[in-house]
Amino acid sequence: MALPTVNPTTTNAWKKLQAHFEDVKSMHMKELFAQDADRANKNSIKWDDFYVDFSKNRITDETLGLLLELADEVKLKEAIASQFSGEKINKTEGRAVLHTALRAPKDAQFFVDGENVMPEVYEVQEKIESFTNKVVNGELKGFTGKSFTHVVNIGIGGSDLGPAMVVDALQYYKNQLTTYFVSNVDGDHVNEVIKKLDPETTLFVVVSKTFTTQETLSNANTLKSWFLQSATEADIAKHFVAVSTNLEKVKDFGIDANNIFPMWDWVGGRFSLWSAVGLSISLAVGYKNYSSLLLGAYKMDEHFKTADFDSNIPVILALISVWYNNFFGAETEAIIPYSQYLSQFATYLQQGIMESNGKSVDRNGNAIDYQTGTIIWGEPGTNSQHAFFQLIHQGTKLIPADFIGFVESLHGNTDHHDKLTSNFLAQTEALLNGKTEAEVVAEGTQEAIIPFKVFQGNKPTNTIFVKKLTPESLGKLIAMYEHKIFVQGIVWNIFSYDQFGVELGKQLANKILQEFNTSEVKSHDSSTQNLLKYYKCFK
Ligand SMILES: O=P(O)(O)OC[C@H]1O[C@H](O)[C@H](O)[C@@H](O)[C@@H]1O
Repeated sequence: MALPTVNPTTTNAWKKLQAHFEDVKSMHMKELFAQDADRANKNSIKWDDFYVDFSKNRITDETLGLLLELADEVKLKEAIASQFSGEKINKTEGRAVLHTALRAPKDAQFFVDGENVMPEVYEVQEKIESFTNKVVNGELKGFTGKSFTHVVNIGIGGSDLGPAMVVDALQYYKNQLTTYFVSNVDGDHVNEVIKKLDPETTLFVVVSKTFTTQETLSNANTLKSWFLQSATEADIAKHFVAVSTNLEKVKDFGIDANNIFPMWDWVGGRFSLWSAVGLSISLAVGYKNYSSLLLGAYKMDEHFKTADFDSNIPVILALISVWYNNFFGAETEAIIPYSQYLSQFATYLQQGIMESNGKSVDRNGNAIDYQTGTIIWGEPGTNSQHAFFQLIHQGTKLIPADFIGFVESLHGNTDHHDKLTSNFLAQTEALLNGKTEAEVVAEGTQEAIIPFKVFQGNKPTNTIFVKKLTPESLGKLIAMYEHKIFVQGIVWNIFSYDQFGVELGKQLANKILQEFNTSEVKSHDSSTQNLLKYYKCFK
């Protein structure tokens, strides 16, 4: 069964939500809390080591009921079944979407074109495991017989952001290997990394699903040339491995066939850290931790597949986000992890969410006249409190925010962790309640200053409180957002798994690159034409 193609704005639930919005739009959450002593209990989900409190949102029981009706009317249940069945729901690219197969147990079955992909998935996982073990325990050596000390992941987009974020997030679990990520075609990136490398002890992991990406091939070639200043062509086999679906292109690049970790077209780039794209993660934290990450994601998959929608974390978070995006007109969502380890989390989610749901044509091929993908941004607390929180508290824009925190710290210093957690809790409370004029007056504030010190409050937040940052809980957290993306794509009636919007700039860049080296400058708008000429003047 193909994905349903229901225009959400034509559903009964949508119309009811519009009318309901008019009734509740000016309501203050403070009143909702005052009216219902059980609000926080009712509007939270405790699952495994996750406690998700969504009570600090501008929703009533009726809002939630209508959002759940919307999920039914757009046939979310059927859509979930289609995705997990291996059907080619990425219709515009003719592909199945099965990143969930990559974290499923060995005896699970996922079919693509009638064939169970699990044996292949596990074959690659076993290859990752044995390769990781040999690198980490020093058995595998470089061209001068030394063990590896450094790993460089060369990739961009989905072949960089996921592994880079996870390696950073799981630093606490890292082994002796030092890991670097080179992504930008800006030569400064690769040059700065080269300064820190020793060719004798560095392993290069070239990651590119297509193996045609300009940035990755340029960086890989630069690193290969640098390596060959000290080594021979034959040594490349000892130092370069690749992750790709394009085996021919990898071989053309000069990487030994045994050093290729395959992936499949049914894994989208931004959902690929669970495939061999995660090789750098496995190398950095060891295979055991890497498989715990996968296990966490699998547990979230099971929750998503089986929990009723009213207690289904990704579904609830997705529907609340639709409420703000499509009814309140909120344009952005902030992701605020109270963990320095998650400092790249929002950056990672920017690709996942914005590349997936930044679409304006529906699944019938028609232009859309309602809002789709939200703008994602964020930085860890408490730093962000001292940077952009002013605007969230007192600005004119409505910015729903996810607050992500951990009950236990990894460092064990209670003084620091209590301070961090008190801020984590205080901020959502402040955003909820604000501060009234009466309260400002009661503080003895000088009269002329009073209006400036008032906080309206009524700013929505979700609190995602997780027991501890572990590979497994991180896997759950990432998978939670992956499923949220999917649910929202279904509601908005868009295809979440293609990304044609990134192609135009690439095509034009290739054209301009040719023009730098010829006297012929093809027709551009006058602005681009002038800028191009300006650059050429100094070349
Ligand atoms: O893995 P690659 O084929 O090199 O692709 C890397 C990235 O580039 C593309 O432009 C897409 O926008 C991303 O979705 C993808 O992750």
